[in-house]
Amino acid sequence: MASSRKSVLFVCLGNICRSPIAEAVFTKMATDAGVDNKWRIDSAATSTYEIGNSPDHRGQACLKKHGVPMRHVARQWVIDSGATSDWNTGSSPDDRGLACLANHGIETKHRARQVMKEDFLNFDFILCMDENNLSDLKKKANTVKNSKAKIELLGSYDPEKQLIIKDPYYGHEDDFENVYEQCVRCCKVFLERNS
Ligand SMILES: N#Cc1ccccc1-c1cc(NCCCN2CCCCC2)c2ccccc2n1
Repeated sequence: MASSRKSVLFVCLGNICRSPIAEAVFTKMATDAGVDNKWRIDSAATSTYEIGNSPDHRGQACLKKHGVPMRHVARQWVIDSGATSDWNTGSSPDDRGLACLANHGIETKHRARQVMKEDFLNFDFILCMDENNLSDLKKKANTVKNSKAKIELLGSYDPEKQLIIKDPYYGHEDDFENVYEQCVRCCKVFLERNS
């Protein structure tokens, strides 16, 4: 079924720090603008470092401080699901199921996943954080025929021209705050240009 929605995949190295923040910030902006139903929004990693893990707690704390919801599950319970086959190991839940749950107001948990070849066919935009992400993505895109995704640095939308969104993994609270502020500036311009 052809989707009239636009689609954006935010990408970083591990999909637990920068790209879940960008995904959450853009989702809130699209929701506040009343256009969230016009977008498919997701995030992924270039590496396998953190597949299946929840977003970094420092990023979760940063978003909570700014009142930005994030797709993660409460820590009190360990609730999980699995498959009898390995067909879709590492993939996200099916888009149609996610849409059904969203229609019923049921939030889904974000868990880190790696960028797949299908992503280059399914997403209009793949926005990443630094030069390593960009070169990794372009290498992978070259192995895919008919890749439609526009692969760009999220920072290329920054009115303050901070092109690179640095990896805060070994950083502290203020590094996550800087990632957040950069994502807000860039996602605002990206949404304006694609609304
Ligand atoms: N690599 C690097 C690196 C370089 C500079 C600054 C940050 C990082 C860095 C390191 C991480 N995990 C530690 C190393 C992981 N192991 C590396 C060798 C293979 C087995 C896995 C991260 C995990 C999640 C998100 C971002 C991360 N970023």
